[in-house]
Amino acid sequence: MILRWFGRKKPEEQARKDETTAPLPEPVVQEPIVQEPPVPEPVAEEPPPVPEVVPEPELPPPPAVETPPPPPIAPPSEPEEREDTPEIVRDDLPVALTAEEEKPKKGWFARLKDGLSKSSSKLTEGISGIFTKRKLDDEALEELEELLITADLGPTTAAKVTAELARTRFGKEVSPEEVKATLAAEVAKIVGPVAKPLEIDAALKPHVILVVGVNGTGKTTTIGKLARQFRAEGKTVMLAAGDTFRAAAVSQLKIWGERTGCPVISRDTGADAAGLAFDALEEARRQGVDILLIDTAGRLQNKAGLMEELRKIVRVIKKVDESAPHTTLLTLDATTGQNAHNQVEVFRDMVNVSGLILTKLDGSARGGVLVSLAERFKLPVHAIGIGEGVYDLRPFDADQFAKSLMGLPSQ
Ligand SMILES: Nc1nc2c(ncn2[C@@H]2O[C@H](COP(=O)(O)OP(=O)(O)OP(=O)(O)O)[C@@H](O)[C@H]2O)c(=O)[nH]1
Repeated sequence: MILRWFGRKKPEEQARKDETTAPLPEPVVQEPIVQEPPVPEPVAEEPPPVPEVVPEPELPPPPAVETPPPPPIAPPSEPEEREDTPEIVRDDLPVALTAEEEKPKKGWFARLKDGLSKSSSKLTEGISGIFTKRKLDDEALEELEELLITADLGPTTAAKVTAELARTRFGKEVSPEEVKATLAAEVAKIVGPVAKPLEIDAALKPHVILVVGVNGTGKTTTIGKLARQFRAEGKTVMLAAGDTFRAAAVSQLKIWGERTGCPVISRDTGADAAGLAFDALEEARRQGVDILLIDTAGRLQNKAGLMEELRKIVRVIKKVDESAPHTTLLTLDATTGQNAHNQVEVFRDMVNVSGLILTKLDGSARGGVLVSLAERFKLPVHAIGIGEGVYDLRPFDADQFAKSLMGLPSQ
């Protein structure tokens, strides 16, 4: 900053000197010809006082620049268009996890199965309706394919799964249990390759995770849940309230920060989100934090504006760390069904989405959408959310999911 300030001042001083020296030769030439002493004299006399006055008005600014305590580790780069005054709210890094929410009594698989019960009952009831005492013929296969499509598994997946069933059982009498087991195995095959846990690079300080997604899809809640998990693993975490558009989003993240014992970097509503992300990353670096989670706005109503904002965030944080963000998570609300496909397309155009988190699989009758997403986009599904609580997020397990979706027991 100081360098920049002085860098700016020097050309001005130089310019002044140039100005003062430039007019000198003219009066010297004019004097003898015109013979009017009063005219050239004031011009020739001006130069001496000017250099004395110049440094004085320019000196006061530097202390103003030096007053905020700039971190010494920071690289020389700076964010663009920093028109707003940064007002960082942060606490000291807490040592221990402060969330003391009661852990759910039921195991994860039981809760996943409960959560997916709306999706699975739609499928299992349909399967029982089609296959009770019936041979696997073309008509049955067609009905099954239709059922799978309406359960959001998508036409490609539905065709693939029914074809597999036909290959092994065509013309035979099949029980609903057999059909469910075959479908679960096929679904697990499709989603297996995308079930990849979120990996944190411990060498990065911090590993930067940018969380994007449409408003209400669960970005902030997911950040809170992830923060708890990381803290429980002994990692230090910082949160950045990048949805500067909505005051409620900022305060919600602050609450998650308190619950999980993570400092939150925020600014006033309407502040520049990219500037905030820049400050947060510099601060996280300075403190040697393991993970920085950046929340963002998700106003799809203004797609062009949102795209510009997200791209700017990415551009600006790259000025601090060329390799950041190291992970870009897209949260998708499972209750929106096929709409999730459009959201993947839109956000992939805006930022380099590296993985998905499916939220609200509890209570959704459209959990099958995860299968069609896996089939179509092949993007890693890092975790799934099955509730609003801090413990309601888990790495995505293909086999557990497939069985729960078909209402089958875990073994
Ligand atoms: N049932 C259920 N609710 C969830 C889940 N994840 C988030 N929610 C709820 O969904 C609502 C929206 O979640 P947020 O985290 O605020 O979503 P957001 O994307 O940050 O939305 P904005 O703050 O509007 O940008 C909240 O009421 C959450 O409690 C989930 O896995 N299951």
